[in-house]
Amino acid sequence: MSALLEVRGLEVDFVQYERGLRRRSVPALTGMDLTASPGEVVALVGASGAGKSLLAHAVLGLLPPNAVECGTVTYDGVPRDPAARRRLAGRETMLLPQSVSFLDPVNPVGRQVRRSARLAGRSDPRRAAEEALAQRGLGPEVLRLYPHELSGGMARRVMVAMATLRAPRLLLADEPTTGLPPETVRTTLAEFRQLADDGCAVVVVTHELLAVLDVADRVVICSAGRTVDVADPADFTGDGSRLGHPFSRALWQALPVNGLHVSGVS
Ligand SMILES: Nc1ncnc2c1ncn2[C@@H]1O[C@H](COP(=O)(O)OP(=O)(O)OP(=O)(O)O)[C@@H](O)[C@H]1O
Ligand code: NI
Repeated sequence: MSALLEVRGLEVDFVQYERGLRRRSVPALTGMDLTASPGEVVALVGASGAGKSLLAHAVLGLLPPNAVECGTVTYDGVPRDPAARRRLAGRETMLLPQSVSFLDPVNPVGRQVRRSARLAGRSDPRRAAEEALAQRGLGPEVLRLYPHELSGGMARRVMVAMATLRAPRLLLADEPTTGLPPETVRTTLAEFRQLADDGCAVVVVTHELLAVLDVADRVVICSAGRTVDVADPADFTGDGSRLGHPFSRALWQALPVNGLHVSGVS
């Protein structure tokens, strides 16, 4: 199947002003490639600060105004500039953000989940909201709480519920399982697998390399602002010698199950 999303050589610089209004450009992404097709779960992994969240925001046209990008982002066969990507965001394409601060602090959870249900076209948003939370082990009392009254894991589950009320064509889930217990990590990832099986293109940014291998079709590895490798999940095995790039091997060997050899992974 042809790719729904194709990112080629994406570079992002941030323009910053120093004292005396001297302008300088700070490179953040220096060459990111990412492809996702309908029916696929693509895992995007790399060390902290590698540029995973920036890539996800860039794809949806959500970078701050001082960001300058070059490279190409093709969606549905058409190259799209950031403004065109922004117009698709929340409609055909969706971001499940990394930070739980994306929840509106002054509105109770219920109002926010019901709003997502309405946008998703659910005929009974109240019921859809209750069901979406119940599916993630959250009772109806959670609907009355404000975001600051939730634990990190509860907030994460509320955000997953909101993002999956409607099946987008492209979902970028940025660290969707942070703070969740292992069983919930597995069920959440299985939910993304199901979305993909139903025809969505899913990109999951994660540090849970081991868990995501069970659901991913491909693993894109990035380091210091660039894509360095694209691996088959089956290649993450044994001593990692089937992995083509030293950074991919280091990432694999750094897992606790592999004895935590942390050299090369910062
Ligand atoms: N608005 C911004 N202005 C300047 N630099 C930024 C901005 N946002 C991100 N960066 C820089 O871009 C780099 C990549 O950040 P990003 O958040 O994409 O990393 P990440 O791979 O998602 O890390 P993590 O796994 O910790 O979430 C970092 O060096 C960060 O400091
Ligand atoms: Ni991030």
